[in-house]
Parts: sequence; structure tokens; C-alpha cells
Amino acid sequence: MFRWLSAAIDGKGGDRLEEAFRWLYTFVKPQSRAIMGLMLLSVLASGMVLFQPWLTKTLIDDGLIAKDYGTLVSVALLMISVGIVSTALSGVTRYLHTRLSGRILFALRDNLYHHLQTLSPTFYGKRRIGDLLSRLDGDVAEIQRFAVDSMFSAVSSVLGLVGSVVMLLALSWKLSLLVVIMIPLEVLWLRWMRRKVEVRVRTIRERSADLSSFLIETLPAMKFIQSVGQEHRERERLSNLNENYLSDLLKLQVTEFFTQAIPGTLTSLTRASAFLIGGYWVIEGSWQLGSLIAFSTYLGMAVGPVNSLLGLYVAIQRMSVSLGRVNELRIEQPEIPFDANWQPLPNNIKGELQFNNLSFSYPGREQLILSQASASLPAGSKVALSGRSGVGKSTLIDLMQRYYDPQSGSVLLDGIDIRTINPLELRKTIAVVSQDIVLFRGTLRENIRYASPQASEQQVEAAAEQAQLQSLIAELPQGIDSIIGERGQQLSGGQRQRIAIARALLQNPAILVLDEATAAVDEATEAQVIDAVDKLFAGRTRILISHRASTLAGAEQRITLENGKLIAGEGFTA
Ligand SMILES: Nc1ncnc2c1ncn2[C@@H]1O[C@H](COP(=O)(O)OP(=O)(O)OP(=O)(O)O)[C@@H](O)[C@H]1O
Repeated sequence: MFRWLSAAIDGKGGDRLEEAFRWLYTFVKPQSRAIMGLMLLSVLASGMVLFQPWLTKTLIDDGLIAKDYGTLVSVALLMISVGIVSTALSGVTRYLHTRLSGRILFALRDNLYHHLQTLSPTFYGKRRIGDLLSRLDGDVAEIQRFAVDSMFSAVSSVLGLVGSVVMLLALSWKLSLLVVIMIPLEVLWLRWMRRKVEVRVRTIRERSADLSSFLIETLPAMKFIQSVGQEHRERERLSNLNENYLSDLLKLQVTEFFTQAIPGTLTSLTRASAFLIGGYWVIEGSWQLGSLIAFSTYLGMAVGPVNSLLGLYVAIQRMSVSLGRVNELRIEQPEIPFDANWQPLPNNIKGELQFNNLSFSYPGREQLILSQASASLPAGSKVALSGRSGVGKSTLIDLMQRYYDPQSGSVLLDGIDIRTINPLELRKTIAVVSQDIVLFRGTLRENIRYASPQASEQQVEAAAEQAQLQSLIAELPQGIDSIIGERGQQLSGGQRQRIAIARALLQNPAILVLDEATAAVDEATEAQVIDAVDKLFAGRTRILISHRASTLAGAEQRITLENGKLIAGEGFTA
């Protein structure tokens, strides 16, 4: 079925889509019981809807016109009961439907997010955040809407259409001929118009993505925009985006109006013809008034499902676009694929590092960042790593944390090849404090504890004290439990660094890397920070990366990265 569906939608390129459909099915399958239950409820609800005009007909013909009080009362009572059951049924169905669609949506999004967590910094480097966001949000929601909503709408449409046509035929097969003309005409019109609507809807989605990309890009950069006095330019950009959005929205409205107006007019025409012919029969006495009214109602009920079934075709197209976009993320391969043979990290790692003949270039780039680079860093040593900007110092640290694997050579930690260790544990034993410190919206305490959620309150407070955060804590209104804004924008560079150091302390790593960590602070503060680090992390391997001679001054070992090689400084072997 998936093969057929994907070939129908995507022709030759259906293979990838077929695989995507199979993936989607893995989320729908666990819900099959809920789906069956809901289908059953939908059948019941459709039955109730179809039953109501018949009741009206009975009420008029057998109660009112026949002047039968008994029938009048019993049909009226039946109408009330059907109304109550219908309302209750629709409430229950809506609840179950929301639950089902929510479960599928969250499972899809969780799965995708989990996959994104395995992807390397290179992936994030080449993707726009706005684009990822729209795939995770809009596209996933579109798929879920199709997987649940369209499925039920298809079932109730088929039931509604078949049911109302059967009722029309039962009431008068001759008059039903009118419907035989009307429905194909509507189908033709809607098929033709739907494509136009689809193009318009797609444009609107793009416009709305443009708007969110604009906001994602400019809101965090507000300070920069203000500093270069470009507020006016951004306001103009926004108003252009708004104008484009509005103009496309209006075009969509007009297209949708004509899409609906023609079938509406056709239905009115058919209904008027039915009243004309049927009315003549009623006056002649060969047909009953109730039947005529019920016929007219069923006529209206046959139109809706035609519309929804044609809409389903468009929904499949739209969903396949979203599924394709989501699938592109899903098939993105992690740089470090999961390996069942990964070993846990032994206890008491000392922090001895060996780089053996490392050669590395980034995927898709020719330039060799490392070429047969070797060095050994004794456990507990303080090492200065220098080299000109862009030479590959941060890359070396990324290799050490196994964000990438080298094309040849190896990295050994306490003599163990890091490729045999679970990267989760490996990364926990290496704390990296860089210039770019990640802070989340939350309290200072939560931020310090981020890498070590199991740390006790006392441990967090002790780490904060050791990292000399007391003065900041004293300044904040709720102390350590004060909320610090997203990305810690209300904090100074030095304060952010101290938070990162407190975090690293709690993490209790065997290796600490300071990658340009003190570049943003003055030399006196830097000396204090390094002094504190030396005291707090004494006995652990410390790697300092900096362009400043003062930062590197106290190192016991000096290594320079040059032309892809690690060159040991005087007196040291690399
Ligand atoms: N994810 C990536 N994909 C492709 N190329 C990358 C990636 N990250 C870095 N590079 C490139 O690799 C080279 C080394 O970058 P790296 O950040 O390791 O240098 P660095 O020595 O730490 O520089 P700096 O001192 O300026 O921080 C640069 O030319 C950079 O453009």
C-alpha cells in the first residue's frame, strides 16, 4: 500500500517517500486499537446524522399530515434522544480524537528530536534554525493532521456520501437523477480549483515561514540593530513581509470563495429543481411533503463528503511535502553512529591523553586540519595549546570529545581508544569552558546544575562559592534561586564564565578545557580565573587554549598547532 501511495504521489521518486510512509506507520500502528474504537464511534455518529432527516420525514408525513398524535409524540421523543446521544457522541469522539492525534504528534516529534540530538555540530552549522523549527513544528503537525484527521474525515465522508445517496434513492430514484448530474459537475469543478487553492496555501505557508525567520533572526540581534541604528530598516522589512502576507491571504480568500461558491450554487439549483419537480408531485398527491423535505436535506448532506474526499487528495499531496521535509532530517546520519560494543568508562580516570598520528578534515572539505598530528599529555598536567586563528585547536578538542572521528590515527584516554567508550560518558569526563557559554532560562541554581542534575543543594552551593559567585548571588533578588534570562543576557562575561566554572566543578571531570574562555575579560580578572581554576582543578589535566601569552604563561607543557601538526614547545616532548 505504501509503495502504491508513494508512487501515486511522487512517481519515480516514490522510494524515499515509501520509506517515509513506513516510518510514519510505526507511529500509527501502536494506536490501532484507539483508531478502531474511534472509527466505530464515527460510524455510529454518521448513522445518527443520517437518521435525523428520516425522523423529520416520519414526523411530517406520519404524524403531522396523518394527524396521528401518538406518532407525533413518539417521533418527537425519539428526536430528542437522538439529539442527546449525538451530542454526547461528538463530545466523546472529539476528546478521544484529540488524545489520539496528540499521542501521534508527540511520538513523532519526540522521535525526531531524539534523532536531532545525535547529529554533529556540522549539521547544525549548515542548517538554519528557522528551517529546523518549521520542520519540527509545522511539518510534523501537518503529518499528524493527515495521519489522524484526514483518515477519519475520509471514513465519515464515504459513509456520509454512500448513506445519503442510499437515502435519496430510497426516497425517489427519479429525483435522484438530479444528483447524478450535480455530483460529477462538482467533482470536476473542485478538482480544478483545489490545485489553485493548494498553490495559494503553500505560498501562505512560505510567507509565514519568512515572518518567523525574520523574528528569529532580528529579536536576538536587537542590541546590534540598535547600535548600528538600523531599526527603521528592520521595521520596513517587517512591513514588507506583512504586506506580502496580507496580499497572499486575500488571494487565498478569493480563490476559496469561488471554490465554495460554485458547488454552493449548484446545490441550490439542484435543490430548487428538486423542490419544483417534487413539489409538483406533492401537489398532484403522488408524493409526500415529508419525503420532499428529507430529500432536500439528504441532497445537502451528499455535497459535503464530495468536497472532503477531494480535499483528501490535496491533503495527501500537502502531507507528502511535509513528510519529505521531515524525512530529510530523519535520514541525516549521525557522525558517530551508535555502537552496541561501547564500553562504560572505567572509574578513576586520571586524564592522560595521547593523540596518535591524527589526520582529520571536515566532511565535504578538502583542507586537512590535522595531518599525522601526535602529542601526549600526562595526567594532571597543565597544557597550553596555541596556534593561529582557524588552525584547528577547537577541532582537536571536538575530536577528543568525539563529535567526529579522525580519518586516521587515534585518541587515547588513559590508554583506552576513545572509540571504544560510550561518548556520553566520555563527554562527561571532559568539561569544556569556552567563550560562548550556554545559559538557559531558569534559575542560577538550575543553570549551575545543568550538567550534573543529581548534585545535591549543598554541592551546588559549594561549587558556586568555589567559583566565586557569592557577589553575584548577593546582588540577585532571590539569590541563587533567581531566574536568569535566556542566554544570561543580564550577566557580565566574567559572571557567565564563573557559572561555567561552577558547572565544570560539579561535573567533576578528569580533563578541563578552557577554550578562549577568558578572552572576554581583562587580564587581571583572567589571572584570577586561572588562579582559581588551578586551585580548584589541581591534579586534573587542564588544556588552555588562547591567543594571549599571559593566559598560557603558567603552563607546564606547551603545544603549538601548525600546518596540521602538533609541535611540542621547548623542553617538552610531543
Ligand atoms: N563544523 C565545521 N565544518 C566545516 N569546517 C569547519 C567546521 N568547524 C570549523 N571548521 C573549519 O575548520 C578550521 C579550524 O577551525 P577551528 O575552530 O578548529 O579553529 P581554531 O584554531 O579553534 O580557531 P580560533 O582560534 O579562531 O578559535 C577552520 O578553517 C574552520 O573554518
